[in-house]
Amino acid sequence: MAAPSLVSDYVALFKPRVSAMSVLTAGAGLYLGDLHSGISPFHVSSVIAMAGIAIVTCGSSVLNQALERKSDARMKRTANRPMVTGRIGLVHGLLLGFAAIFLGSLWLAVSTNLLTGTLTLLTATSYVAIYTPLKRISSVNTFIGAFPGALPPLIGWTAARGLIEWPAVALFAVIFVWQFPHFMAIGWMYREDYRNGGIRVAANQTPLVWAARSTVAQALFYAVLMIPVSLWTTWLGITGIPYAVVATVLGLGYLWYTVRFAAILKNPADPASRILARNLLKASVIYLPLLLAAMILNARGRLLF
Ligand code: HEM
Ligand SMILES: CC(C)=CCC/C(C)=C/CC/C(C)=C/COP(=O)(O)OP(=O)(O)O
Repeated sequence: MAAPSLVSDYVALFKPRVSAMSVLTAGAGLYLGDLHSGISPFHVSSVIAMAGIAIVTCGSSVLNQALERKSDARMKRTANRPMVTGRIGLVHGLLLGFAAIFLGSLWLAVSTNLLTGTLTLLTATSYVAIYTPLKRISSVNTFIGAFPGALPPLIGWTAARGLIEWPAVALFAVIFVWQFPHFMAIGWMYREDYRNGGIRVAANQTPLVWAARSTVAQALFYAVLMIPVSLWTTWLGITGIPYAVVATVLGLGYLWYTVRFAAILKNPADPASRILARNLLKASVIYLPLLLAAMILNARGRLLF
């Protein structure tokens, strides 16, 4: 039937898991920002801002897939995407993506504030126009992609407060740092796929030993950094001591999975190394919502319903 398949194709174009997690991080920024202002986060303006951020995030994913349909076709993980198979045409995708980014940013600029609309547009632009083409040029793309990846919580904060402040920078830093063990695991799992697609990642450099060392070094460096960075919000007075305790325990857990992942160095060619990477990926997507939940549950500020 045409209707359900169009719906499922749209869902695939929006990269629902990544987008949902990004919008969740924006929600955390909004919530903490509102509490910092001493107002209730449960307000219609929060819903308006979240909707705008979600629309632009989904639009960015569509344009990313429009630009990558040739490389996506060469990778098993992405070969069935709607713009690769032709179920969604290029013009259709481009119109959908541009419309979502433009209208979502405009919506935010008008109904939230100009800063939030502008930052969201810049985030989408850097993801689509800088990160996406860079994937075929240099493995530095991961570092560059971490900027749009980490901006949603800062955008959530500006939606609530109207300006960039240190807690917003701390939230940005949390997501920025979190992404490296997350992606080093993914890069390792799909390193052959990425090679076939012509995408440069630390894990598909040559020789393989060097690729493994570079991947593990980055994952470990950022997993260690994750612990102090996650405590920054407490140091700024946005979250309390119970949060700091939980964040430390969660951070040690994330580091534990990263250390286990480092065992790929023993025999990088062993197909079993993928399991260690898969476990680290799972740890990353469990760690982050738990950390954000702890922040929200132990946020400092007046909660007025
Ligand atoms: C440099 C930055 C990032 C890169 C290159 C990246 C890449 C990827 C890729 C390729 C996948 C698909 C893995 C698979 O299909 O098995 C994925 C999954 C995912 N990513 Fe990321 N990501 C990045 C940042 C982020 C950010 C900022 C978030 C949200 C805060 C996020 C959330 C997720 C989630 C929730 C999944 C789904 C995991 C699952 O299916 O178990 N990622 N990421
Ligand atoms: C507010 C706003 C516009 C936020 C944008 C947030 C966003 C979409 C972040 C994505 C982070 C990122 C670099 C993901 C990797 O995608 P990829 O393209 O490398 O993944 P793929 O290999 O599955 O295509």
